[in-house]
Amino acid sequence: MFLRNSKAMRILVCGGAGYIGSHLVRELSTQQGYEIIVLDNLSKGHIKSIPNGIKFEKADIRDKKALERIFSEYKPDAVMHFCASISIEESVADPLGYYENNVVGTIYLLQTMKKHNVKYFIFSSSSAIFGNPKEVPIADNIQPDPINPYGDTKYIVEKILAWSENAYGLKYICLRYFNACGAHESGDIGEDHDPETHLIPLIFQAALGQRSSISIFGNDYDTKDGTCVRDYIHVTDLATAHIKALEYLIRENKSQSFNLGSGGGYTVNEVINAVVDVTGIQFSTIMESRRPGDSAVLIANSTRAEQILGWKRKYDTIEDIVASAWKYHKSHINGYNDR
Ligand SMILES: O=c1ccn([C@@H]2O[C@H](COP(=O)(O)OP(=O)(O)O[C@H]3O[C@H](CO)[C@H](O)[C@H](O)[C@H]3O)[C@@H](O)[C@H]2O)c(=O)[nH]1
Repeated sequence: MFLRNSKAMRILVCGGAGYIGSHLVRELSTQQGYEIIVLDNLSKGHIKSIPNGIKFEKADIRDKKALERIFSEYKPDAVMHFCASISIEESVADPLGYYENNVVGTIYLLQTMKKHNVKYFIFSSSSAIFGNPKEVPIADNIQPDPINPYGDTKYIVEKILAWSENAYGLKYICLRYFNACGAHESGDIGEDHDPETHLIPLIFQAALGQRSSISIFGNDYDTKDGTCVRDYIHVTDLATAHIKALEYLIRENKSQSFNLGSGGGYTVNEVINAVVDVTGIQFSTIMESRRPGDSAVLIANSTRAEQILGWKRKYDTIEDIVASAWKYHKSHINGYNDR
């Protein structure tokens, strides 16, 4: 709990109506000492994911005038920045759009923070900055080497943050998410992208008969069954990491970057099997060629986040994660259109 001059800390959550942002908003709204303002352009986010009583501003971070107005009105103490275009495949097809939204938009946000003397920034970075790492699990200090424009946009912002600390005294934490998944324990907020490109929601669509099958993108990788390995980390665990990161930043005033995962990996086939086990539903799979821009294996070493932030995961197995996601999907067959 943080009180400044007996007032709650004001946190501007950019992208707070998106998948990960909305889970952060839900967790933060249960804590005392914070006032939350959500900024989202609703291009991908869902207004229905925002709890009642939370201030909401529909705005785009590329709109400098809107940023100026919002910072003047709310005078935030810290910014959490979840806004981004997030599809690796789309980023390969449209790099300019990705650099504009993810890099230029973030520069405008940082410029507005600087003008209004807002010092604390928590950034949604990604395992995609590591490309094809030489060794896994990936420690925080491994040199980034992205292999697609999406990952590159995240790495560029990490470098901009380091130079901004040097020049302006910005204090930041980069949280490199591995594969976010799962849903809030209540089952009333969850993962709903349009179009959906993420593995677990797509498998549920196959299980629910909304698509005829699930495609497996490549079985010729150097992994135990030839399909890609990812580190699946529950979205609520990611949310709590943000709160720990903010507490740390204010307490220690020290910029840091952390990899956030579970320390273990699952192949695409293993995730599909977990969905079959949890739902009890059989469905078809189709073997396809590799998807452009995919890394073979991405697994985090999150030890520093645990030790330095005091971060603890609640969800450890793919079955528990899939079960929490299933609770949302089976009650929201059409995602947020169902409520
Ligand atoms: O229909 C599908 C969809 C995905 N996959 C495979 O499943 C794995 C996971 O794919 P996702 O699209 O769910 O996730 P990514 O690992 O590609 O991307 C995730 O992690 C990235 C970092 O690596 C970014 O942060 C991104 O936003 C986030 O979704 C990949 O091996 C992918 O090839 C399939 O086989 N079939």
